Amino acid sequence: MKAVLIFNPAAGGRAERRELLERVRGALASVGYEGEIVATTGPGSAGAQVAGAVEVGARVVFACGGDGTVHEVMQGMVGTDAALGVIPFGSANALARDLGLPMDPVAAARMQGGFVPRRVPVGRVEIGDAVRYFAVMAGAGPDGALVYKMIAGDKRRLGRFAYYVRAGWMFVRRRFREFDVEIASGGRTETVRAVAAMVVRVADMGGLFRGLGDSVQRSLVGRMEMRVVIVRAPALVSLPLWFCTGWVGMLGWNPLVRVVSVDGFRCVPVGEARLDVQADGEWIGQAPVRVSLVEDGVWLLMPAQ
Ligand SMILES: Nc1ncnc2c1ncn2[C@@H]1O[C@H](COP(=O)(O)OP(=O)(O)OP(=O)(O)O)[C@@H](O)[C@H]1O
Repeated sequence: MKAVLIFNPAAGGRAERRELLERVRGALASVGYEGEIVATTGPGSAGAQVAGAVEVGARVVFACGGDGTVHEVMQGMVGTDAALGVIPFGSANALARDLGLPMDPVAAARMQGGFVPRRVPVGRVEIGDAVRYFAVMAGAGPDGALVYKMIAGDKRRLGRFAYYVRAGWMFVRRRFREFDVEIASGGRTETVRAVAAMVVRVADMGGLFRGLGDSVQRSLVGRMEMRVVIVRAPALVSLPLWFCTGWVGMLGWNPLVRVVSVDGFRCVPVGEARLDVQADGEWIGQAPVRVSLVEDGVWLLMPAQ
């Protein structure tokens, strides 16, 4: 089957990555995918490159990177009948973990032989007229600000550790502003004031951030279900408490955190305050933002069971 392996040439370890990509291509060929390796040409280029490859006959697109690469690839795949495969080359790889893939890219490529395409819902974020889709997470507040402040060079050198350092630094330096979250659920609407609102679709974000999802800690990838974690003020108490109670699986016990099943929600800044938005760890703009779920999102290569 005709496939494309897309990767970010600006991501770390360039020479080794090329060599590893060739081995991944070999492993994919051994399980039936004849792949061409394609480098992204710049930030945000993957969506259009992928859409072009699908138009000329690629049936499967393997995103060879982390969640940010999956995110960019997915932008060109929603609504097409080509399938998205994930080969973990990033530092977090939350979606790859959720799919039960090993973190060794060659082993992950071999495992694709036992995977089948399933049409799964994806998240949708709208800022003004701009629409972005997400697979793993989206949020407004400190997560958006963290991603906005991340410096590419730090990320390349320090990987995940850079996020922890930035998050700690941001926490001591920043005054977190409150904003309104307008929740729509089962035909009812409600507005709550919050310092963070975040949707997580995987069971485990991995590393120190593993508790940021909801208390159920199960994967929603493949399910037409969306849960938003809403964190109330005061941020200096509620944000560390969110982190800690999430870590020990007791988010439900945290009085400053609410986890709500929603059809969709909107985050609206109060007054002139800046409110950053992220999707899959990519900064995508400033609120007001609307988040919802698209039922027929993408065909995703998933375990057959
Ligand atoms: N050719 C390119 N040149 C420069 N930047 C690029 C290129 N292709 C993609 N990018 C940008 O790189 C970022 C993704 O970086 P990277 O590949 O390190 O993330 P990732 O896939 O999420 O992996 P990790 O889990 O390590 O963060 C995106 O913001 C994207 O726009």
